[in-house]
Parts: sequence; C-alpha cells; structure tokens
Amino acid sequence: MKVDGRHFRSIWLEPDGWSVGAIDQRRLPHEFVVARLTTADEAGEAISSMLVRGAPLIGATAAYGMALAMRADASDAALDRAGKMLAATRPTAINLKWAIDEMQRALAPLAASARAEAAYARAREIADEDVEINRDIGRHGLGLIEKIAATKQPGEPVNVLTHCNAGWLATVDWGTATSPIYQAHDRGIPVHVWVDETRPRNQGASLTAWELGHHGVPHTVIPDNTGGHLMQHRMVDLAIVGTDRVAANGDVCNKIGTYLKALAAHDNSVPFYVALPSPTIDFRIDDGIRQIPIEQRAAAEVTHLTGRTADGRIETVCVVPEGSSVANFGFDVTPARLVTGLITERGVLNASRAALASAFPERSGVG
Ligand SMILES: CSC[C@H]1O[C@H](OP(=O)(O)O)[C@H](O)[C@@H]1O
Repeated sequence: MKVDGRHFRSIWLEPDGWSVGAIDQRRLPHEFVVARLTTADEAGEAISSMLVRGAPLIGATAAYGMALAMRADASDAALDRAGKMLAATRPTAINLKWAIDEMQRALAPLAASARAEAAYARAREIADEDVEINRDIGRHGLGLIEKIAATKQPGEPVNVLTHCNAGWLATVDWGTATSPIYQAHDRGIPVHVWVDETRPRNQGASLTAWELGHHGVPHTVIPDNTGGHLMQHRMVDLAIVGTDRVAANGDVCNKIGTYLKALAAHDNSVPFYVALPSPTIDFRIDDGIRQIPIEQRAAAEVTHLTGRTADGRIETVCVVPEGSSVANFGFDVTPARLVTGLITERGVLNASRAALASAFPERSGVG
C-alpha cells in the first residue's frame, strides 16, 4: 500500500538480493522505521517480538527466514534447525507452520548447493501469492459492501467494524479484512470503519488507524467495549475481521475479543464476516475451541502502555498496580455458528467443513 506516495509491502527482498526489509510495526504509528533482517535468527526474533505480526505476514517472514538460513548453511541439519526455530516463535497462526512446511517441501529434495537460490525463489512466490490472494479476498468482500451500499442514501457510508489489524500490515499487501474496504473506497463507495483499539497491544489504534488514515479511509477509533453499543443502535452495517487459524468445521481463531464482537453481532443481527487466505485453514482439526493453541504473551503488554508525549518523546508507563496478577491471552475462538461467512480468495463461504472442503479440495485431504 502507499505511504506518503511511496508504495510499500510489509516485507520485501532488499536490492542486495539476499537481506530482507520489513516495517517495524512496534514503532507505528508515531515512527516509520524499516528493519533489515540478515539472519534466520533475526527473522525469528522479528516474529517473536512482533516487529512483524499478522498470520500471513508471519508466514512470509518465516519463508524469508528459511532463505536466510540456507544462505548461511544449506545442510540438512541447518534446514531442520531453521524450521524448528521459526516454528517455535508463535503458536497460534497456522500460516507459520504452513510456510515452513512449504519451504521444507521445496528444499529437502535439493542438493545443498541449490537450496539458497530455490529458497529465495519460493519465499518470493509465497509473498507474491499472498498479495494476489488478498486482492481476490477484497474482490469477493467488495460484493458484500456493494450490496449494503445499494440500500444507503447517496453519500451515506457503509459502516464496517473491524478488530485488531487484519490490514496490509498483517499481510504482504492489501490485508484480509481491509482489502474489501480499500477496494470499496477506491471505487468511490462511501465507507466508514469503526476501529477497535484492541487491547492490550492496540493493533487497531496503532496499526489499522494508521493504515486507513494513510489511505484516506474515514474511520473512528473506539475502545474495545464499544462495539455492542454501536450494534444495538444500528451504527454497524457489518463486521469484517481477520483470523489466525480456521478449523475445518469453520471455528475461527482471532485476536482476543473477537468472540465477544461476534456475540454482540449475533444478538443484533449484524453480519459477521471473517476474511482469510486458504493457508489459514487448518484441515487437521475440527474443533477450534478445544484444539487451537492460544498464545499467552508477557504481562508487560497489559501492565504497560507506550505512547508519544505532547513534546514528542516516546514513553512507556505502567497502568496496573504492583503485585496484581495479569493474564494476557492473545486470541480467542469464535464458534462457526456465530460466523455469517468466510471471505476467501475463492469466494464467500459458509463457515462449515463442507463449504471449506468443497472450495479447497486440494487442501482438505491434509491428514
Ligand atoms: C490477517 S491475519 C491478522 C490477525 O493477526 C493478528 O494477530 P497478531 O497481531 O497477534 O499477529 C490478529 O489476530 C489479526 O486478526
């Protein structure tokens, strides 16, 4: 997407042909800083520290991490070691495992001498495929927005609520939940986005708002607990969120708080859509609530806030009393029955095993 007139992806191969550039998302929205990854360990640290985050982007970063590993040491042991190290960075987004499996499938049969070049080629393919997939997600989701826009008065916006950041910063480009929004906006359809701040890391307030602002999309940042009130007062036409893993039965794992939004949407008959690329589907499991591992992150993400002071200094402050216990569950699982539809690169599907298997037969046979 464009930032101040320049086109960016969230991650890219540098002109040197081997090192990897990435936007340091921990510094947004106040500082636009680009990081340069030169080793597999740096790629792993970028994922663990959330320098990069978002299921598809985590996968693309791991793919480039495998390429960086092969550049340094293309032995079987190094291939195995890099895969294990990167897979251990974060447990919930299945795109990470998918990308590592894809890379190992491409590299294992090759002679060590051929692995580095092949690794970079496959990593670039994974990144480019993500862009195309997300563009198609946007095209299918656009139809949903267009249908609602047809019921509005001229100039009256379609009000979309989203949670966390499932924008172009969470992917290589376009985003998943934001792709339909960008495509509607770019076609002149009035849209307005309610942006859940999304505690504790505030990916909505600091990333989604930043993205939408740079793209000129009208939006309003709201405290996480506001969505139900807005839905009760018919101020939300539909919700579109992203996801880190979808179980074969259509259960959806996403940033903590998504389940509560889905409950409020169900109670107010607000359509609740989940946008996802097919690598996010985990056909190996069919009970998301019991089987998807939920990452628990550091207490400091809850107890401390980082922001910019009025005189421009970046500061971190504590907002919780010493001695209080803290729980920081990163994700929750929304049961398929609360999901109106899954917006994928192959169309808008029911949140069901039959619909997922029919749309992605080549993947549903995964043992
Ligand atoms: C397009 S996937 C976005 C998905 O990933 C985010 O999690 P995190 O920021 O912790 O990587 C969040 O669940 C988003 O919906």
